[in-house]
Amino acid sequence: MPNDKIMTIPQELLILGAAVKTGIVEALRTNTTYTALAEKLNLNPRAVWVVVEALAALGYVVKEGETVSLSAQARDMLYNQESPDFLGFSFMHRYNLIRSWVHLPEVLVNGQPVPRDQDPENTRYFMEGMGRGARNAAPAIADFLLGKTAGGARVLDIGGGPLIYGAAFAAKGAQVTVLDLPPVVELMGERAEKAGITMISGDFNRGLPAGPFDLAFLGNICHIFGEAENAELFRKVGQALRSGGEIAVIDTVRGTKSSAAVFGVNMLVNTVNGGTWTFEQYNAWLGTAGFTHVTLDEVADRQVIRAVKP
Ligand SMILES: C[S@@+](CC[C@H](N)C(=O)[O-])C[C@H]1O[C@@H](n2cnc3c(N)ncnc32)[C@H](O)[C@@H]1O
Repeated sequence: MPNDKIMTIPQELLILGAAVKTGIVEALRTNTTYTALAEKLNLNPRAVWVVVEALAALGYVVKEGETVSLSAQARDMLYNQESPDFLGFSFMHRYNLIRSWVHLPEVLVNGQPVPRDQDPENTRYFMEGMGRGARNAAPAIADFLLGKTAGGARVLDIGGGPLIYGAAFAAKGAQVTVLDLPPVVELMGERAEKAGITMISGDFNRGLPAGPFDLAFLGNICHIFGEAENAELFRKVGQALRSGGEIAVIDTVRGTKSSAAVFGVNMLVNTVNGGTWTFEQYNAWLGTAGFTHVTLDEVADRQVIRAVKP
């Protein structure tokens, strides 16, 4: 519906995001000055002054004469994991999304995703962003999929790098194996070990751990690729499950809510052939892979498709 929201610019996110990207936020962890910041980071002095003044007005920076540094609230929000106000850098995933979305006109012409910004920090931002999104829903999803008696269930979490769902399964007594891409495993491996989760580095389009598993969990991965890849992934999942085992997919199902069509645009600008898929498409892939008893439920505001390997 047309409304005034389209007039809103997320100014705070854009200012803070740019300050993170250019190193200003990190440099402000210790006392510094506008001039020293511009010199150290090779930035334009006028631009640094304007942006740091805005950060101060927004409460991220404190000033004492010429000296500037991060405020106590900003330190808690960004760096202090013990603080109830801790957010980490999960907002940087949103910031990166905006940077791709503004290229939608070009994508409409060439049909290609926006080239990725190769900043190595982006893996961390993506994990933190995904983790934040999953935190509230994960325990309810784990309850729903594993019931009250998960003790020892062998769960394969495909693309489970942020470890939030994996940790919720493990908390119910499951033996969890997470498969994700090498940079993600490098970043999250130590945390997985501490949580008693086995983390395997690999590409789910090439192969899955042998199993057999009782449950294969596909959290928000089917929107990354196209129909052929998903059909093939479901076939591989079928091979990795024991007879009677379950596949569970969390994704936004096209045709059931308007947000699925809008999220399709996110996948258009960020992937080669990803998108949001209809329940009929999931049903077809599952059927071809030999699954039966396909269901669609809504749990903790997430759509969950489940099916059984006979
Ligand atoms: C959108 S995130 C979803 C994370 C988590 N499952 C959740 O639901 O919150 C997609 C995850 O899949 C991983 N991934 C993407 N392509 C992959 C591939 N080809 N093989 C293995 N993991 C992949 C990403 O690194 C990321 O951790």
